[in-house]
Amino acid sequence: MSSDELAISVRGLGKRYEIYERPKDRLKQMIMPRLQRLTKATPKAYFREFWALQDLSLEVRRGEAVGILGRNGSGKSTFLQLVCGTLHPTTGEVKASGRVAALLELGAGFNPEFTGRENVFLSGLIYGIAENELRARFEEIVEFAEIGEYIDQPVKTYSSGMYVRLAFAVAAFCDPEILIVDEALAVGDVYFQRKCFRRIAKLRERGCTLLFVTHSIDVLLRLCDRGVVLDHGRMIYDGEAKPAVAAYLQSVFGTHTTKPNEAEDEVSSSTSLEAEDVDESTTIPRGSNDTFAVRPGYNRDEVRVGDGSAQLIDFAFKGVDQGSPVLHAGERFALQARYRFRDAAEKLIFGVQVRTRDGISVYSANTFTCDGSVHQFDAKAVVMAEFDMVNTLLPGQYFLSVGVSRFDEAGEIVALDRRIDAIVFTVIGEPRHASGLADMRLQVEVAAEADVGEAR
Ligand SMILES: Nc1ncnc2c1ncn2[C@@H]1O[C@H](COP(=O)(O)OP(=O)(O)OP(=O)(O)O)[C@@H](O)[C@H]1O
Repeated sequence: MSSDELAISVRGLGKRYEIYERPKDRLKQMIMPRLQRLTKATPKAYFREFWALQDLSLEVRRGEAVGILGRNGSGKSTFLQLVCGTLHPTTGEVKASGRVAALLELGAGFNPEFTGRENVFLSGLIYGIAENELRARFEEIVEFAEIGEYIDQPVKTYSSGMYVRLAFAVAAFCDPEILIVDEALAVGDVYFQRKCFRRIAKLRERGCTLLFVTHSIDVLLRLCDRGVVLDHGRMIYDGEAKPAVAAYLQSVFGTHTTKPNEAEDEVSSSTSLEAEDVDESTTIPRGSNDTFAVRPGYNRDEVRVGDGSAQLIDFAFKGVDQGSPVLHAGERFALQARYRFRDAAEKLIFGVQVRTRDGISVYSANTFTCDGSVHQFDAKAVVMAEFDMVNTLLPGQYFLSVGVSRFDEAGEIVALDRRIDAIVFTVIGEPRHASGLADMRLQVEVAAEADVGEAR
């Protein structure tokens, strides 16, 4: 590739931090090397090295849209900051050719004491826009950001949404040749996000190069033709967007798979809430061990509540044999969950809930809301529930909560074991014909009414 075609070129890039366990170690590190030199003692380091990013090389062509994926702490922001020049590399080099506009994490960029107006001009000048050009674009920027009269207030008084709207508007209306966006857009509301995506699409039509960090697979597939996956500061994938998503999901969930026979164990008793035609090859292996936290799709950040008299010990999506749970929009699927009862219990209800990444409940139901039934099991029973559902979700990432509760004497619901947001799954589906959460299967008929014009 000729250098003219290249927007960004990165060679052997690395960023190392020195981590001090205690503040006094930092002080020792400043003083001791001198002392050690004087006394000819063997030098000693009082920190441990941490590589936030290591040995990264890649080239980005002009007009290309590259999405950066990776779990938390994998080095995504460090990489973007190195490309923008707000961080200095420990090793390697970055060459970016063209006007770079960057929308990094919230808080970076604007001076909080200055008004919105002052910050727009300041940022515009930093981006290299001529003063008269900036004045001409000012109204457009403010209108896009929907800031109104707040434009003359200090930005420290802005909500995070207002801040991001203005920062994006400045970056996008300064005709960047390279636009770098770090997760920031996730702060804005959905309406504004869509406006931003339309603006980004326009910039791309003009040949703007895009470097984009996101946790949203959906957004990545929509905006980017290429995906780079980072894991523990190293690049583990660079290529087409779809396989990049698979590599990312593998890096997030794939390390937790166990062989089915690892969970094999003598079963005290097993009662299936839905006993009919269970396909052994695609169901969770029999057993009474707690293997929940080693299943693909398990979310370590789950919240768990309950009185401990029963435990949710395993789960699987029936028939879904990928490393990480990927479900197809519009299709039926079944979640199997296994419970182990410490104590005998009655008036039991088994439930599931689906929530978005923002915590919005999309669906919540249980055996009682389904058909009014309650269950009863003996102490030491091992029970399997199969939740069969139609996936009417639109593509995206969702959290599943699963649990078992009971009605007490007063008719109140008491949680035995409720694992909130314990499972992460991805919904895929094409073509993308709608946006939002649920597929409401829109059908539209539009027809002209001949006499409307005459009646006016
Ligand atoms: N100034 C610093 N000193 C020490 N460690 C740092 C510093 N800045 C970042 N790190 C560490 O470097 C690693 C990579 O951080 P980075 O912010 O690039 O990750 P990320 O992939 O953007 O994460 P997230 O998705 O959570 O934003 C993390 O482990 C972070 O704690």
